[in-house]
Amino acid sequence: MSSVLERLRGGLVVSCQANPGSPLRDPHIISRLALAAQQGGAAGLRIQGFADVQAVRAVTDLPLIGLTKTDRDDTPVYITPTAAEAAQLAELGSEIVAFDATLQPRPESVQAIVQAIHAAGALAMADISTLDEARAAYDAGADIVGTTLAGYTPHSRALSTADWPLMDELREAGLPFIAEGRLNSPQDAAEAVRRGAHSVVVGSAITRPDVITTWFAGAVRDAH
Ligand SMILES: CC(=O)N[C@H](C=O)[C@@H](O)[C@H](O)[C@H](O)COP(=O)(O)O
Repeated sequence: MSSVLERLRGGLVVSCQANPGSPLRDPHIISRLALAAQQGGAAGLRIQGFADVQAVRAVTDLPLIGLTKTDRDDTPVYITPTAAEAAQLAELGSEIVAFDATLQPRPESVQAIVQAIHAAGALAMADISTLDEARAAYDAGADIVGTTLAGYTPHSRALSTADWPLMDELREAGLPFIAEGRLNSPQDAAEAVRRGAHSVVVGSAITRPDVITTWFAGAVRDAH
């Protein structure tokens, strides 16, 4: 396994993202969130968009997983849908580029995106939603898969928790994976490691105060 993946092994990757409309949607703010995550012990960072990758790259040497989110009319695939975006993320300093490797209608093949990432000197993290997609991504040359899109495709399990069964399937199949998606507590993150995750990505529970507030506000409301 590559040295960057070795650096992440057994560690926590913090996803620092703010959607359009969020008051945190500013590359400078994202870079401060990233530094706070670093101070707290993050082994790596997952960052969305060229401007945010640039801003975070300027302040830290931690390994970066870069991605874009691009809504297109012609495909449900939105995480780094093209080789050109993937290559640019690598050129801006992402050691790892994450992209959608789900089996859905897509503008460019998984293989083409993996090749572009490798040609730009980065590693390819295939965001998948099922075991079959993980197998296909490894066949296409991906360096690691992430459970990122489990629950976000029509054909994957719709769960309100992390997709523990998918993690079990990946472990039993001997396929290394990064656990990501709805890991909303330290206990969830630890459980992912126990289920065999190479490393663990947490986003909302650490860096989305708007989302976290809805959890608390709902609990307070329901307690009446
Ligand atoms: C499905 C999708 O678009 N996931 C995105 C991928 O980068 C992010 O919006 C998530 O925050 C990230 O995967 C971390 O997950 P969580 O925020 O649940 O810890």
